[in-house]
Amino acid sequence: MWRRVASLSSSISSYSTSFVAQTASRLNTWESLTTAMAQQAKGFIAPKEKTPFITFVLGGPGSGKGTQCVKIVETFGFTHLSAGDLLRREIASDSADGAMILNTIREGKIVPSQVTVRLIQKEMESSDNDKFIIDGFPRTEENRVSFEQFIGVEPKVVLFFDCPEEEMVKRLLNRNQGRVDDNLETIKTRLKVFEALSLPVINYYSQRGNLYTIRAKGTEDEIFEQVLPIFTTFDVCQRAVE
Ligand SMILES: Nc1ncnc2c1ncn2[C@@H]1O[C@H](COP(=O)(O)OP(=O)(O)O)[C@@H](O)[C@H]1O
Ligand SMILES: O=c1ccn([C@@H]2O[C@H](COP(=O)(O)OP(=O)(O)O)[C@@H](O)[C@H]2O)c(=O)[nH]1
Ligand SMILES: [Mg+2]
Repeated sequence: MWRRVASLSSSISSYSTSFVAQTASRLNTWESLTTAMAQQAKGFIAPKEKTPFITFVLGGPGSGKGTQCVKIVETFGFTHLSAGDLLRREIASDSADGAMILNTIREGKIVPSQVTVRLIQKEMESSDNDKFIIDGFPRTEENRVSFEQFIGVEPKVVLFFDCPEEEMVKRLLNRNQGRVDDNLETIKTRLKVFEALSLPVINYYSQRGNLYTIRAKGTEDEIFEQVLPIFTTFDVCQRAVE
């Protein structure tokens, strides 16, 4: 099970197997090493079991993120965390943030990072899995930085489903899931928000070298053919089902 110590400063990695080594190498003194070990012994730092393998799935509204996530989960055994679904669950559960989240989604805008990150963190902490596919997040640079601060793990893979706008609009208008944001007016805002706020996140990962761009027009199977080889190169992503 993945756990993090909420009281730790954001500048300290939440993964304590590397905490001692990182602290020692950063400060490079024997004293700092023994202090870190003493803190760990006193229980200030939870033992890190394994750094989770995180995949972010990005792309415009209707680009097919959720559809492909289902296939990735079936094939590689990830736990699927859809940020949009977690937010919709908050609305349905009548939580204190529910009304604010509903209004934000209805307008096609972005829910404050601390709300979304808290929901993702809760799911990760209560899971026994160490492979997570986080769908539709981070949608802004602020989301990205907030995840880094609170979760403290870099994604190994960032998928970008690159889909022409007219195709995305057509799919959303045919989605028929009764969503408050699948109407032409909100879709226009979502597309603008994607371009203004989400593309910078995609550019960031492109520069870091862990972005994989998928041509997201075609049949679901054709698209998954592009996704498959990305994961098979990682040892931890051996196929769950052959
Ligand atoms: N390759 C595809 N071709 C046509 N329609 C698709 C394809 N992939 C998904 N869809 C449909 O498009 C809609 C949006 O897909 P979804 O996976 O929900 O996208 P996103 O999560 O990016 O908004 C859904 O109704 C889905 O069934
Ligand atoms: O990290 C997130 C994910 C989603 N949303 C909100 O939830 C809506 C629906 O997101 P979802 O990922 O379900 O939409 P999709 O892109 O899959 O159509 C978005 O337009 C945003 O208003 C958000 O604010 N932050
Ligand atoms: Mg989706």
